[in-house]
Amino acid sequence: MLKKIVKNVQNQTPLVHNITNYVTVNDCANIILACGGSPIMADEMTEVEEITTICQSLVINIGTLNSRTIEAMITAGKKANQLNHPVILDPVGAGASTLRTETVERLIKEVKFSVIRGNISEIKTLAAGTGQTLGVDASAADLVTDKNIDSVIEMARTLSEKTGAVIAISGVIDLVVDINQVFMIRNGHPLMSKITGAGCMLTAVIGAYCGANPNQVIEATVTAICAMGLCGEIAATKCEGTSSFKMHLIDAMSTLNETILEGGMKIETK
Ligand SMILES: Nc1ncnc2c1ncn2[C@@H]1O[C@H](COP(=O)(O)OP(=O)(O)OP(=O)(O)O)[C@@H](O)[C@H]1O
Ligand SMILES: Cc1ncsc1CCO
Ligand SMILES: [Mg+2]
Repeated sequence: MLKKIVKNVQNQTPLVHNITNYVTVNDCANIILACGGSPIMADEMTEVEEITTICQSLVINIGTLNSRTIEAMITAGKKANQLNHPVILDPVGAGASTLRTETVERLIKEVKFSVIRGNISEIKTLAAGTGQTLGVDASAADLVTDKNIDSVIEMARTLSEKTGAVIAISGVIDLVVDINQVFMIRNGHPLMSKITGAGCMLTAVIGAYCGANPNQVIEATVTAICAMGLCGEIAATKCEGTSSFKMHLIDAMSTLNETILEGGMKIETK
């Protein structure tokens, strides 16, 4: 199953429309290319519907929100829904400001998302308004452990029920939850939280994987998370510090194949 999902990305070169932030935009474009997709970044209101139409998926990332891009996000999201394209939301910093929290609420109301991927503090904010967000990073107080995991799964399931989306929570342990299924992924490396954009890049890869596998959104999300985490593990064995870690992370994604992934993936169901 996983093999076919990776092959579909590499064979189909899905075009991914990104409305994203100006901090990590270049890294997101490069990781989409590295995993076999083709990125296009476009947030101008007068073109977003056309761009969405030629793409296979849409990634909305609220990292550097402004009034102009909010309207573009809503317009592109509705267009993608009409076309049945997967739409993926990265609620960067939800909980850190009223604008972010209210915009995410509006997006969820007006656009049907296939996947919502955030860190635990962001997802807690969406689910219950209680995430103790530290800007764009997860708060230590929210972290998922083997002890609190059952309550986190329950929260994610409720959010999935409310939104109709697959909920992906990243961190030391990654969780992927919908109404019926729970996957736990233990790939990854602590250095991933020492560069900016590991999460944004992960969401971009989910966009490419869902674009090539629109009828297997939960499987595509799990596979993308394993792939990204494994690339982090590989990069950590090669780097000299955080900057070369990012370079090796993109290198690892560009040389990943189904065999390497199958050998390294750490997925559990619950
Ligand atoms: N301590 C860790 N150990 C293992 N993997 C980690 C760790 N921290 C982050 N990761 C991995 O890094 C990726 C990004 O997750 P993270 O939760 O850091 O996203 P984020 O907070 O949204 O990041 P950003 O906002 O900087 O883009 C995921 O693939 C996750 O598994
Ligand atoms: C640091 C930062 N600030 C807004 S978006 C972003 C990238 C990581 O989420
Ligand atoms: Mg993030």
